[in-house]
Amino acid sequence: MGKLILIRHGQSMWNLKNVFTGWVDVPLSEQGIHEAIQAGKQLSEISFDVVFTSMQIRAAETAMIALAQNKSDKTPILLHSKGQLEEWSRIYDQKMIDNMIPVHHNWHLNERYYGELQGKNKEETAKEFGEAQVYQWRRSYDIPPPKGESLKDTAERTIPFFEKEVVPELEKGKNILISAHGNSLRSIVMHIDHLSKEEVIELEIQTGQPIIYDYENNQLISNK
Ligand SMILES: O=C(O)[C@@H](CO)OP(=O)(O)O
Repeated sequence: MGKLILIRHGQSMWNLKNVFTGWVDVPLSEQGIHEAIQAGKQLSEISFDVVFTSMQIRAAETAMIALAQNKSDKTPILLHSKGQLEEWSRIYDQKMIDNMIPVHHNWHLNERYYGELQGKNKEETAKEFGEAQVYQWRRSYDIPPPKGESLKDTAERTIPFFEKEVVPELEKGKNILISAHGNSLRSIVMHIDHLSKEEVIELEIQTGQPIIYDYENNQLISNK
């Protein structure tokens, strides 16, 4: 039986400043680094076989910091998945292959693209456009923020990626870690837990707190 662990990156510099981030590539804050260390300690007994992160530094940092706490002796190695970069990061040495945890980073797991809200303070935006409007942009399923992605648009890239790249690894009994973002993970949890458009509005994913599933009989079961 394999496990699937989802983790939203630790607090970022812009989470701290309460600014819409989306595809802006900001790093973790000091608190975010501590959250990643704590999460890694919580997960330290799980021997991961494959790790997926978005292309964004806050998710990659979280995965690598958490894995540094892991008790398995394996070394996480970040691999690219496209063109020349893939070629350059490919590993040929069998000893290294046996001892590594491949860490794949892929843009399909990136945070929802927040369009014109990126870089704006969340509280000031609510004052400018009204709380109800901003809440809809942030948490509704199919209302996109101006020139950005709705959760539905985000799901159109995260779910095919999840089904094609992650599920086959679970079927092989592997332990998988996905390090991603508040909204890219909301779309994945919605899919796994069969949440409705209405239920997903309430779904909040906290920074640096692992969500654990067991993969049994071709199903993902929440492990509370
Ligand atoms: O700014 C963002 O990219 C996200 C996650 O921090 O915002 P929200 O709080 O609306 O999910």
